[in-house]
Amino acid sequence: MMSKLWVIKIGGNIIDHPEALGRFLAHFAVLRGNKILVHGGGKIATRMASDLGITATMVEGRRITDEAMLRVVTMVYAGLTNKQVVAGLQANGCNAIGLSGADGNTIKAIKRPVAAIDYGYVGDILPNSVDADAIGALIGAGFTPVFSAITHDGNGQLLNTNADTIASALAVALASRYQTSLVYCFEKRGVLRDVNDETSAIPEIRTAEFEALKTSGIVADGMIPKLHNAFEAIAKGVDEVCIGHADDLLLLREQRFGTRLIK
Ligand SMILES: Nc1ncnc2c1ncn2[C@@H]1O[C@H](COP(=O)(O)OP(=O)(O)O)[C@@H](O)[C@H]1O
Ligand SMILES: CC(=O)N[C@@H](CCC(=O)OP(=O)(O)O)C(=O)O
Repeated sequence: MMSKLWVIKIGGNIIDHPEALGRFLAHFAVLRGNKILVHGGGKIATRMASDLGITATMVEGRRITDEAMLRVVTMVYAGLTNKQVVAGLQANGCNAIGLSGADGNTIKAIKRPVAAIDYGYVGDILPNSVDADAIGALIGAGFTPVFSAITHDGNGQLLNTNADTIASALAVALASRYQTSLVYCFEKRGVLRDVNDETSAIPEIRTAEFEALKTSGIVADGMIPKLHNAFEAIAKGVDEVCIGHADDLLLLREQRFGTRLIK
């Protein structure tokens, strides 16, 4: 039997709140099974950029990343945020190791081609460019990889890559060797039928129901690309994707965590 792997992504609204983050890391540390944590930190990056006089621009949830912004996101995601998360996990007895996609050549991407919009140094992960052997070796040695939202192109160029997409690509690449669950943790109780009603989480969504949820407007904003990434992972072999509140992480053990997406 394959052993269990949790690929868990923590959202920007949790990363941004030290108390919420502390609670989450304590829960993450006690979750049994092999684990990978993925984080962004978009809100902190936007604030740091503003402090430096750099204006952030987002298009369809993706950050326009010019040279100056690339320096900021690299410092924030792969630097400050990644090391704070790793230290927080160490404090909870979890032997975390912080990585960008450049470290160990674990995730390669290509700079998004300039089309109607020039996203700048934003990277799209190529199929088969996640090194499952290298990541599996770290897990096998007892480390818990913690990935930031930074990748590279193999030619020395760092790239900014959406953290939800990184989590999805990692889960897909590792699904052939572990029984893999992809988990998106954020500040809401799941995919909500009414975004203002925390008791309205939809327990289960099938791939075929996604379009109708978009059309009806139940799923909007950042939830659209998140669900797109989620269903893509399922189409490519990941068993299940769960979406829910960071505080509820340990409910995964009883299958009572937020919303479950299945084929
Ligand atoms: N039906 C829905 N249920 C929950 N959240 C929704 C829904 N529709 C839209 N959203 C919005 O999507 C956001 C999550 O997307 P995003 O901010 O990209 O996630 P993350 O915090 O993981 O980076 C929520 O903060 C919420 O405002
Ligand atoms: C290309 C792109 O948009 N990258 C994201 C990476 C960070 C991220 O995904 O952070 P959250 O999970 O906190 O949103 C960004 O810079 O905002």
